[in-house]
Amino acid sequence: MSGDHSRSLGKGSAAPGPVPAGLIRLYSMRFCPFAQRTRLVLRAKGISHEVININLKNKPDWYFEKNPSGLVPVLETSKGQLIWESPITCEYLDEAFPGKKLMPSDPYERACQKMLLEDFSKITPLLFKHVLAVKDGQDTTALKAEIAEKFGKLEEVLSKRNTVFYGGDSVSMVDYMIWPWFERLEPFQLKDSLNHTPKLQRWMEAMKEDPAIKATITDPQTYKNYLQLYLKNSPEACDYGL
Ligand SMILES: N[C@@H](CCC(=O)N[C@@H](CSCC(=O)c1ccc([N+](=O)[O-])cc1)C(=O)NCC(=O)O)C(=O)O
Repeated sequence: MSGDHSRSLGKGSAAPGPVPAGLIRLYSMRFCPFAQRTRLVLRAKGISHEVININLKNKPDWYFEKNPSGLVPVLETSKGQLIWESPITCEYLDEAFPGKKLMPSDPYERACQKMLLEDFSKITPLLFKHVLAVKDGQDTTALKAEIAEKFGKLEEVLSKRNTVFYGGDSVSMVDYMIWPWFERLEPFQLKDSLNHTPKLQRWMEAMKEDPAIKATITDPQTYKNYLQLYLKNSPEACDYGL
């Protein structure tokens, strides 16, 4: 019950016991872009962990004791400490575990990563809005233009830095924080929003070579099928394909 691809726990399931010493536990959902951030950092840093997937359309009552908002991702330590909100889980992992630091050590560079993430957090609701608009058969022309304009700003960041990645010439935290939505552009029917952003396209190609990305990537058709079920509130959505 504790792999990235394990069946989700739903209402009526027994609450898992304490986290074994030497491991950290992630409460996740296989297709969640926010939880993917945490999974990317766990992989990139080679942290020993277990994953418990939660059925977000039929949540177990005990899950609200892990996170009162009922959202994934949540980290649980062997001391029973609970950490939620995806950027906070990722920063916690980067600080608490040895190995490659994903956040830069320079305070200004750290601030830049956080500012970019703050800007990006205004884009994700637009992407979800687009999914819902397509589902409802609405005209998405204006929304698509708004999204393309925001991607244009992200393109400018890469142009100004003149680097392949957002923090320099190797992958760092902010790349992992924004990646899950780019991975989903095809199933979100937004692939053409990158038509005028060659540097973002190059960034995507470079990201696909990263081992943590390779380990967590979902093919577009699987994601599309999941999304159809999720948008119908199907309790089968989170276990699609298992
Ligand atoms: N700030 C938080 C946000 C976390 C969050 O919202 N998680 C979703 C899971 S992701 C839901 C999902 O995969 C999805 C996919 C597509 C669309 N859409 O296209 O419209 C919408 C959602 C959730 O648990 N949700 C559980 C709940 O809402 O009860 C953080 O940074 O940790």
